[in-house]
Amino acid sequence: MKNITLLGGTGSIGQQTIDVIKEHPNEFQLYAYAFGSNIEEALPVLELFKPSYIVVKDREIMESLKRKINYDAHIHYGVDALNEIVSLPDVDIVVNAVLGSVGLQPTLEAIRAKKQIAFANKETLVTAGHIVMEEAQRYGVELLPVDSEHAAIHQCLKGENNKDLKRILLTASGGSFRDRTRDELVGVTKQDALKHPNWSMGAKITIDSATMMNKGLEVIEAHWLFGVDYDQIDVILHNESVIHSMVEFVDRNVMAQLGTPDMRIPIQYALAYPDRTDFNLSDSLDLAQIGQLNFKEMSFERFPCLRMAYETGREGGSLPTVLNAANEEAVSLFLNDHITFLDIEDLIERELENHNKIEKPDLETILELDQETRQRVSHTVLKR
Ligand SMILES: NC(=O)C1=CN([C@@H]2O[C@H](COP(=O)(O)OP(=O)(O)OC[C@H]3O[C@@H](n4cnc5c(N)ncnc54)[C@H](OP(=O)(O)O)[C@@H]3O)[C@@H](O)[C@H]2O)C=CC1
Ligand SMILES: CC(=O)[C@@H](O)[C@H](O)COP(=O)(O)O
Ligand SMILES: [Mn+2]
Repeated sequence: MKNITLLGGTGSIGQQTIDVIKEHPNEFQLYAYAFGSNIEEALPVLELFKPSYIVVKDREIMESLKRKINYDAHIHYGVDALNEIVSLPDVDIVVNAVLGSVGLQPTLEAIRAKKQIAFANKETLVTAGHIVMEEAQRYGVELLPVDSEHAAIHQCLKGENNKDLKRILLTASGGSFRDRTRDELVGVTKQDALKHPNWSMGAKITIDSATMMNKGLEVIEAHWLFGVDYDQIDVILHNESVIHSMVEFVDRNVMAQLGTPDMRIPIQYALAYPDRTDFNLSDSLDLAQIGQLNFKEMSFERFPCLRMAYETGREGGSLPTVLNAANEEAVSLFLNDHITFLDIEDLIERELENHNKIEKPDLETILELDQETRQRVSHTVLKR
């Protein structure tokens, strides 16, 4: 029986993690549970599993939850409390499914406590990859990818020698607007942007997928997780999201990992690792029914967010922190109807252009820069 701390329990990945835990009551137990503010979503889970520790975003939510909960639990709020529940002695696995760079400090704490980490929270690696990977190496902890592409690569690389890897091929669905030209993006609505062709996900990542920033973040995530140069990471458009990613070796053998687009599969892979366990939540992949798989070359002109991510990843230093923070803020402004879809990329580009790179930012610098960038982006928009 493995005790799990779940960060981001009320979100898309969080809820699907709960599905996997429910399906394997003799293997996994929910020990600690963190979420932001969605008490309605959290309550049935809390009543069912009665986790001993609960963490929420702020004091107000904590007080409100305390009035509604019907069993004894330690209930706290804020980042310090997240740091505590990832490092409790009885915890075996930490699932980091929180949204955004708020996941950075708990990731570092989970590493220092040498926990098994099922890692979905890509913004953390984008904003501070050098710090996270340095700590992971120091403590001998592997981040087990939940992101479908990285879970695919992780499986393709199993038992292989890293020196034999030629390149990684990340697949991209193209997102909600994949059949539109750039001119046709003028005036697109939030409702349309939120219609991902293949995956049901949280709002922020669905918008990232439509701008192609999601793939940009994933390029940087792959760079850090697998220790590969940016020149060794390619992105290819693949309509069906059935091939989750591929790797090519120096001898031109290519390995691909396939599966139905169901995030519970990579979540369970990371929870059960290094074992595998039965999965009965969805049907087997039926290639005959799918019929054909389609591929197309990626275009940096059509998707400038991907170009910006490669550029900032290559330049490194503090630029990825700015890229991530500007993107998080811009997407939030778009989701709250303050800006248009195309404003997202303009705001990010502007922040990157105006930033004076800091070579190897420490944690404190990153946390400050993250806040400053968010404030500048929202100020730029809200004052106009
Ligand atoms: N959804 C997917 O299929 C995939 C997601 N990912 C990555 O996984 C991560 C989560 O994505 P997703 O599940 O879609 O996101 P959601 O928006 O659906 O969920 C985010 C979760 O984080 C919680 N949260 C937000 N802020 C805080 C905070 N300050 N303190 C504690 N909890 C907080 C939210 O709580 P609440 O809602 O209660 O406020 C919610 O539980 C992202 O990094 C994303 O890129 C990667 C691959 C696929
Ligand atoms: C499910 C998952 O891992 C997402 O990151 C997904 O990859 C989004 O799809 P695209 O970014 O390819 O549109
Ligand atoms: Mn992904």
